[in-house]
Amino acid sequence: MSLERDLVSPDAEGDEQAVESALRPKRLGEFIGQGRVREQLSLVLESALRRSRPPDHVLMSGSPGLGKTTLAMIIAAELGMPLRLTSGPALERAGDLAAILSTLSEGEVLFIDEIHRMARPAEEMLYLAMEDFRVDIVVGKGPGATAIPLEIAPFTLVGATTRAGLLPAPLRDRFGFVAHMDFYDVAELEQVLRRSARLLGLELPDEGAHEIARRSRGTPRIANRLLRRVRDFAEVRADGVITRDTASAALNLYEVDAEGLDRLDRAVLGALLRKFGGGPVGLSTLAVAVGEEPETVEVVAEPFLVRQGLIARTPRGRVATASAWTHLGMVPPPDAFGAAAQPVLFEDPGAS
Ligand SMILES: Nc1ncnc2c1ncn2[C@@H]1O[C@H](COP(=O)(O)OP(=O)(O)OP(=O)(O)O)[C@@H](O)[C@H]1O
Repeated sequence: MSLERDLVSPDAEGDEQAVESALRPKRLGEFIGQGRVREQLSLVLESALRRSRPPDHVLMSGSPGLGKTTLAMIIAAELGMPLRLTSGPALERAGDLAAILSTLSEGEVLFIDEIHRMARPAEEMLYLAMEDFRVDIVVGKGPGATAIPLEIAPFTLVGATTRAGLLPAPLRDRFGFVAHMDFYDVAELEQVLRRSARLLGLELPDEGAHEIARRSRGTPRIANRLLRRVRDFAEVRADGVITRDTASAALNLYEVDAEGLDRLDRAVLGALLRKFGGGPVGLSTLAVAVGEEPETVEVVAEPFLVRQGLIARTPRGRVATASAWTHLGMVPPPDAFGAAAQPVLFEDPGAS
């Protein structure tokens, strides 16, 4: 993986996880942005607390790095309950899940990250656990196999997914509350950056915060990461103050462009324009053209490019918009997607 990809990849790896946990907001009141989700969630939690019952199960969907794990931790903290963390890929067999469920204490919050990647038998066990707080332990094999029901303590499941569309309907329907996390706007990311700078003991003037925020792909994890790289640059190449010019020079060095597009984003756009004339082209063909897995293109690059209005998903495949051509310094063809939305000048027949 290239340095540039690491820098703007929405996934956290290695040492970064330690820094991240230091920067995580701990309570709902500290959580920045996602106003609607915060308000809905605070109602769900408050009413559960009043009834002294565990709240409904919560599903959070959204791109990586938008704060799903942080919110799961906040839910447990607001309820004053312990949190157990696991992930879909770790639940390969039903037994893996049964081992966790059977040791939950009453009211505990169970967080399953990447819940769409859970194996089928574990998923089926989860249906019953979510609905009836019970699991069936199957003993024996073939016609003689028997299911022994095992009561489990009432708990709250918090599931997170980057691909809500992949969740089977029976699982999705068992969540009482679904939170859709959206990309953050620049003002919200500035707040995230100011908070992180305070916690890291950095001086961050507003102009520097703005420059980093607008290049952070709408993602707090990336904002925090860019802040640390800009800090390095400011300390080594400047006088330590993160001015707009320092931030901009640092981010140019790391090949994060003015709109926050990184090397993968530009590779996807470049392939779409140069190899496929702007599309439409299927996801897997596009992924092969940039040498990435289709899932990486779909989960990491595409949501942001769609949000920026640079590509569109159509039933026939991915299509570049007129803005994509302009972004890469090329002239959009007259029939480019979205070009019709631009004002078109007609000769006025009644003129003269
Ligand atoms: N609303 C927020 N306010 C302040 N900081 C935030 C917020 N959301 C996320 N962050 C910061 O971004 C980092 C990444 O958040 P988090 O790990 O919760 O994302 P995630 O959506 O769970 O990502 P993944 O799906 O990759 O696990 C956190 O360390 C936290 O510091």
